[in-house]
Amino acid sequence: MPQRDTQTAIRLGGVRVKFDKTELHFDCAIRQGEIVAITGASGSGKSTLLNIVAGFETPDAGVIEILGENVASRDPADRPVSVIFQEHNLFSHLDVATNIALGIDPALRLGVKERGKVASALMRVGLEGFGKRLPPTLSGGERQRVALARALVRRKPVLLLDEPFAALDPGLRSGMTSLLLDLHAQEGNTMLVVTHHPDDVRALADSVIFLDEGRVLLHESKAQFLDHTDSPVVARFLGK
Ligand SMILES: Nc1ncnc2c1ncn2[C@@H]1O[C@H](COP(=O)(O)OP(=O)(O)OP(=O)(O)O)[C@@H](O)[C@H]1O
Repeated sequence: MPQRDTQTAIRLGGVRVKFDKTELHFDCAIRQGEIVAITGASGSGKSTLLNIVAGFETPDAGVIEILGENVASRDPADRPVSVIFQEHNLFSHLDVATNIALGIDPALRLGVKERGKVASALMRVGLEGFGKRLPPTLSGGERQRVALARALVRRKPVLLLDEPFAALDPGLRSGMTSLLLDLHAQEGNTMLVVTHHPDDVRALADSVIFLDEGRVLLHESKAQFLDHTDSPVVARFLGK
């Protein structure tokens, strides 16, 4: 029997997605516990890669393994991942506590223990006392913190974030970055962060997957990536 690779959190092997006008190919292996920035120009395939891991996009070919298990036939809800998008993460007619509780049980059968988990998640993201508020009454940064709290109570080993800071102003971006780094230090989970901002790469990432025209052009440490001089497309991205 082949050995199970305990160091690899996510492996995409020969993954191919064909759209009308373009075809994307992904091959990569992401180590457990890393924060990986998925970056590249607009249209390079960042969101598609994330959606394949999350299960929102079904590839035409290839293997998708999460923690050593082939998840290709699993629905998004059954994969060991949580997802945070740029916006629209919350149900606006449900209060903050209920939005978070949906991460524990979609049927909202909540006992004392579950309510305690919601309260503790709110505290961890700095939103103690916000449980009864409705999402439309919150700032963009507060809404993202609620989305993060819901991801926390799900306790999945992989957290996928698609442009999580895009709707936030610079002050809120840096607050959210610190929060993510704190939570990562506590949880040690694997995080994939889609971003087209070099500053997010600098602030957050351990390693970088740089996509170009639907393929993985580079997968290397942050230090190597930021030092890159021999690739015009990377130099352009970094503003060099
Ligand atoms: N559902 C779809 N149908 C057809 N083409 C698609 C679909 N989804 C993505 N594409 C195409 O696949 C390519 C990659 O798109 P994707 O959204 O993954 O890029 P991206 O790097 O996330 O871009 P951006 O930074 O602009 O969000 C683009 O050419 C896009 O037009």
